[in-house]
Order: sequence, then C-alpha cells, then structure tokens
Amino acid sequence: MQVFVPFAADAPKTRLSSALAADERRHFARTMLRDVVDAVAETGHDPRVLATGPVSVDVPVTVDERSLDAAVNDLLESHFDASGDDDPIAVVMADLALATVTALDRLFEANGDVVFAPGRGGGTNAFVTRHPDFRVDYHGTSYLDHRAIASSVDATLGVVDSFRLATDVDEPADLVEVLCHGDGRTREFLVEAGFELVTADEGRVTVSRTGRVG
Ligand SMILES: Nc1nc2c(ncn2[C@@H]2O[C@H](COP(=O)(O)OP(=O)(O)OP(=O)(O)O)[C@@H](O)[C@H]2O)c(=O)[nH]1
Ligand SMILES: C[C@H](OP(=O)(O)O)C(=O)O
Repeated sequence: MQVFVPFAADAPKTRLSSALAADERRHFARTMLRDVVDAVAETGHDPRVLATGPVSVDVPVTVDERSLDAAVNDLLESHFDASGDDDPIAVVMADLALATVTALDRLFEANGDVVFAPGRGGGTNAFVTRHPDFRVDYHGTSYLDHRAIASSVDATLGVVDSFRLATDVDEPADLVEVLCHGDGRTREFLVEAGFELVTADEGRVTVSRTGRVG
C-alpha cells in the first residue's frame, strides 16, 4: 500500500516557536519526518512524501505547493482513478514522532472503508481509505469532519485508539511525550538540544532547555 506523508517543508512547526528557533524547527520537522518514514517502511508498506518543497529523504517525494487539502485530495482522486480495483491508500502525518511499526500495523490492518487514527485536540493524524469518494478537509476538528465526509459517501468507518498515533507534536507540551516515550532520532534531537523533563510538586510535567522554558 502507498502511504503518503504530507510535509510542510518551508516554515514548519510554527507552534513550537517558543521552544525552537526557525532553523531548529526546520531541522526538527525533518527529523520527525525521517522517523515516521522509517516506521512506515518497517511495516513493509510503501512510504512516499508529499511535500510543499524539495526535501532530502530516501523515499520518493512528490512536490505540491498547494494547500494540504488540495494536495491530498488530488492524490486520492488520481489514486482511485488509476487503480481499478480500489487498492487502499494511507496518509500519515509527518509529526507523529512516536509512531511505531506496531501502532501503524494496527491502523493499516483495521477493518473499514475509511479507518482513522484521531489526534488529540480533534485532528486527524492518519487514515487509510479503501473508498474512492472519501476526501479530506483538514484543520479544526477535522476528525469529526472526516467522519461526516466518510458517512456522506456511505463508507464504513473504523477508528484506531492509539496513544502513539494520537500524539502529534505541535506544541511545547508535546515535547514531554517525545522525551518520555520516544526512542528515535526525534528524542535524540531534543536531548542534544538540551531539553529535559521538569517535574514539579503540582501540575503536569513540562520541558525546559538551558536558559529557556518551553
Ligand atoms: N504537503 C503539505 N503538508 C502540510 C501542509 N501543511 C501542513 N502539512 C503537514 O501536515 C501535517 C500536520 O500539519 P501541522 O501540524 O499543522 O504542521 P505544521 O504546519 O508544520 O505546524 P504549524 O505551523 O505549527 O501549524 C504535518 O506533517 C505537516 O508537515 C501543506 O500545506 N502541504
Ligand atoms: C492538519 C491538522 O493538524 P493539527 O492542526 O490538528 O495538528 C488536522 O489534523 O486536521
């Protein structure tokens, strides 16, 4: 199965600007992308990157400068036009730094015309579609919107309840999850950049970096 990984190549991860400078965010986003592509490749499926600009990875890259929705919907349309037998296709976001082969296999093997891995906060972190008419409408509560779109084309739905796939790294608080549960290059990047877990008597664990608090 082809598994497309969308990637904002130019100014990624702006919501991490209080924790990482612009050049660091570009490097960090590419590090997460490589972890995700490696995890997908390990499942035995066929990872491909769908990026807004050139990016150096060991898998095929399609460059499409349009919005995320336009780029993904064009991909879905071409895929189902070209494959008469409705081969499935998957989309897995590039900021799922905790994704593992086991978590991805659960998604790829689940039953349903359209199977979602929801993200925390209402997003859609990954999906598989076997239905030719399903289309995306990302941002906001896209998980709810995508369920409605799938239902409107009479697709059967599946949902994978996975901490690892639900954790997209958007905000400084998400770095806690990477430091706690990551074991790839992304965690290594944060450790090398000086991020540490900070526990307090009350409240959630946070991260800090020498001279800065994220
Ligand atoms: N191809 C493509 N991918 C995108 C685009 N916008 C976001 N992405 C990717 O979609 C996924 C989810 O996007 P976001 O969480 O909003 O990531 P982001 O745009 O880097 O982060 P913010 O600037 O903080 O919103 C990530 O894998 C991004 O790299 C786009 O316009 N085109
Ligand atoms: C693309 C968007 O990502 P989020 O802003 O939720 O990280 C979504 O999942 O709809």
